Order: sequence, then C-alpha cells, then structure tokens
Amino acid sequence: METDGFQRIPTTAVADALQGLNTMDTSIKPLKPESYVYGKALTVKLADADNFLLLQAISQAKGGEVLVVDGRGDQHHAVAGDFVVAMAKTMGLRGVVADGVIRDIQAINRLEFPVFCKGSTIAASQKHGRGETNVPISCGGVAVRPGDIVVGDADGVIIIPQEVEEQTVNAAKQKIVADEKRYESIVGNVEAVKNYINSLTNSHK
Ligand SMILES: O=C([O-])CC(=O)C(=O)O
Repeated sequence: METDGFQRIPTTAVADALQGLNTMDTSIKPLKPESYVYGKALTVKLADADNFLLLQAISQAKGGEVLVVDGRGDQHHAVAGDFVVAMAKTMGLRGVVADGVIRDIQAINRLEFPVFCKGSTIAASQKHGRGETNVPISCGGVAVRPGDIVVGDADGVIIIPQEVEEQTVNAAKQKIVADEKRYESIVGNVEAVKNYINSLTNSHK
C-alpha cells in the first residue's frame, strides 16, 4: 500500500500499532543505522551451512520484495557476501533480513543496500541445494509468510501480517502524529513535563 506523506514509517510506530507483537530478536540489526526497508517478504529457509536456496530466491524475485532468510541463527556460515547481496540488489529486491550472519561487510556497505542480520563471519556457506523458498518461515523469533510486510530501521525489524497491513499502517501514522504533538507541547517546558508525568501517575492510582 501507499505510505504517502510518510516515506519512512518507523518500526517503533508499527510496534505500537501492533501492541508490541512481531518484533524480531534484537540481535537482528541493520549494518548501517540509516538503513530503512519496507516491502513484502520473499521468504527462504536454509539448511545448515547451505545458501543455494537463497540464490534461487534471488533469481525468482519480481522486484520490490524484501528477502527474509531463516538461517536458524547460525553464526558460523555466511548466508550471503557482497556478491550475493549485489545480485539481490540487481534483481530489484529492496533489502535482506537474515536470521544469520553475512560476510564482506565493507563491500556490502558500499552497495547502499539495506541488510539486517546478526553480524558478520568469515566462512561462506556451501551450495548443495537444501532448503525451501516461498514457504512460511521463522526469522528472529517471528513467523513470516510470503507476502507479509517487513519494516526495518535502526531499531530493528518488525513484521506486519499481510491481512492487517492497511489498518496497522493507518494506526502507526496516527501514532506518529499524536507523538509529534505530545513532544512539541511538552519537551523543553518544565511545568508541562511535571503536569504530564503527574497526570500519568494519577491515572495509575
Ligand atoms: O557466495 C557466497 O555464498 C558468499 C560470498 O562470498 C559472496 O556472496 O560474495
């Protein structure tokens, strides 16, 4: 859907709209803090130390999807390096989110392409062809189905179930507007800070 006027809906607003559900494990972070991604999930489930199915998923990309990789948190074999990530960019994918690690960090940073993962390693994966594409997966402790919406920024990654995309995005936008109003009316004003916190305290009595 269109995110008109809000080029970048922050993950925090999405999390508020989803009442804290569907946030990926905090160890999955962007390589660069300024990274942002929003798009439909193209899913891939890898077998241990084997990333051939990731290549297959990349070759199947229509463009505009976010590649979401269930690497079962393996920290010893890279789900991708700069060559694989550059191919993902070439195929029009919007980004990669991996429950695993990658390699060639410096070269990937030069690609200007958002990658969210658990960090870096040195060894590559093998290419035997075990795994599955386009199936429901688990990534960072969250269930992700093909077509679910992936939102990632400096704070982490969250999944919006595809059936509730519109209502979630609308609720997130309302939250952003309300939060901005609250910020402007309170921050920088000592009396306003006291009144606000007192009102919260009283509402909990
Ligand atoms: O080929 C791989 O699996 C990892 C790699 O080195 C690259 O993508 O550059």
